[in-house]
Amino acid sequence: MKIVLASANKGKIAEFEKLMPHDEVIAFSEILGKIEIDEDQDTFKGNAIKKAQTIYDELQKIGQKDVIVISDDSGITVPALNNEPGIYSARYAGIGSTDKENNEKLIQNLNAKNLEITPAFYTACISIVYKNEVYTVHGWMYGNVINKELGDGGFGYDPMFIPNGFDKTLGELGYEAKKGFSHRTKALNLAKKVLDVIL
Ligand SMILES: O=P(O)(O)OP(=O)(O)OP(=O)(O)OC[C@H]1O[C@@H](n2cnc3c(O)ncnc32)[C@H](O)[C@@H]1O
Ligand SMILES: [Mg+2]
Repeated sequence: MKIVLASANKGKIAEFEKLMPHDEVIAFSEILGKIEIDEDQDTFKGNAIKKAQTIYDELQKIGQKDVIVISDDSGITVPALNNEPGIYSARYAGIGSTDKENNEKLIQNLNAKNLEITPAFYTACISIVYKNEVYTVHGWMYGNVINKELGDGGFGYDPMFIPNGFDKTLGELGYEAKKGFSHRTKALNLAKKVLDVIL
């Protein structure tokens, strides 16, 4: 089954490819080139739907009618920092900032509150658009963030995140461990159930 991913994040795309080994997963940019989508909604769900619907509509315009589009809007929430960065995770250090810059900003804000370690969780909302119908599912991963980066596995905030039940960051644990229990894995398992019903 051919699935178009409405994401430009290389880390996410790599995870989706590993989580869906039996499907043909293509990043939208391979078909449509560069498209900037303004993620101006106030929830993960709103932004996930906007991304999937935008790419679906663009594919309809070029005659690719029978496609499944999947998007992922995700981020990390730190209750001790008033739930920052949350839906602003990708632009925590400003629009266009790199993972490194976002991590530095999170470290600064943890240090400003003398927090070496504090609870945090990741959210992923996956939206599916197929035959002009929209579906959404969510997954979460709970743990703690620390005020430094350890390991270079994963992407984004992974070097700062210690999942519950472990004493190492996702950066140190690597993808094989993360795959077992991540917010994206959980959301995608639900998304697969939706696909089983609608296809
Ligand atoms: O919108 P797309 O094109 O999918 O790519 P993006 O990187 O902008 O994605 P989001 O808008 O969903 O923002 C998600 C942010 O949260 C971070 N993030 C999400 N899932 C993560 C994960 O599994 N591990 C580490 N960081 C993650 C990621 O690095 C981004 O900074
Ligand atoms: Mg984004």
